[in-house]
Amino acid sequence: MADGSVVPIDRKVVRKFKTEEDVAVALAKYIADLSDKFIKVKGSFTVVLSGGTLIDTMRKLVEPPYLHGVDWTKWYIFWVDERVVPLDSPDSNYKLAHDGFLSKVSIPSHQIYPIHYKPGPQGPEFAARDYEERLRKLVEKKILPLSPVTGFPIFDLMLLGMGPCGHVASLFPNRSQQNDKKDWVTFITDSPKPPPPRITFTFPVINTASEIAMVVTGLEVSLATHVALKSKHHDFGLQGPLPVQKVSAEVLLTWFLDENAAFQQ
Ligand SMILES: O=C1O[C@H](COP(=O)(O)O)[C@@H](O)[C@H](O)[C@H]1O
Repeated sequence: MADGSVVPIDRKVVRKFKTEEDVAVALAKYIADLSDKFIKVKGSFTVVLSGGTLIDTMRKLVEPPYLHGVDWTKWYIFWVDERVVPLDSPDSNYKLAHDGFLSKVSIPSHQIYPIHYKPGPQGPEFAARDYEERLRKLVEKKILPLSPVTGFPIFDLMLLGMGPCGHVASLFPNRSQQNDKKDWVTFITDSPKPPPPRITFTFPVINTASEIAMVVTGLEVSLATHVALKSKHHDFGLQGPLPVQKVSAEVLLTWFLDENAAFQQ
């Protein structure tokens, strides 16, 4: 199946498309529809971005009809992870999103919440604590609600990518951050993917999101995709269980795959 048809499996749907371009078209409509829905229901739309290939796959959202059809003034933007680099570094997830998305739409700047890192003795732990405190203040201001079920903040939509090792955000196989059940935001100093120091949301926060899109394209992620979607018990040589296998959403997790990523399905 390569037409984006939906295969529902218990709060998870897998949408397969022929090409990456088809994924980009469907992703833009999915995001715009959720924006309309959440703004109608609660007056705002809180969106968490990743780095990597996601921002390019979001490219259709900054084209007609969405460019002028989406109510950008009601959007609030957050990051699921950030590399510990200056915000203007080519490695920065903020810069990636700024250049490819945020600079093209009219989201008020005070509604954009990058993860701040200032070089110096305080290090990534300080940046993680700082982001968590800023999120807690947004809970106090009622911009973010707290889940009565999990006690973690609820974001409307989280847009995730996945690396070939099955990592999501900066939660990697064989790293303890993927088991953190207490913090909202944590840090890693030995990420296997460079740069090594990073800040990241923890799984309890990711999994409290209402909607999650797992946007996965390209042949190099096909094995991890196969492990995540077909097998609970086998890791086929990857170091399992993979972080991506721990992702779930409160309402719905939607996988967007192109034919290459879905190759081993
Ligand atoms: O390092 C990262 O990798 C993941 C996956 O990136 P992709 O290029 O394979 O799509 C990304 O989601 C994360 O935000 C980023 O920091």
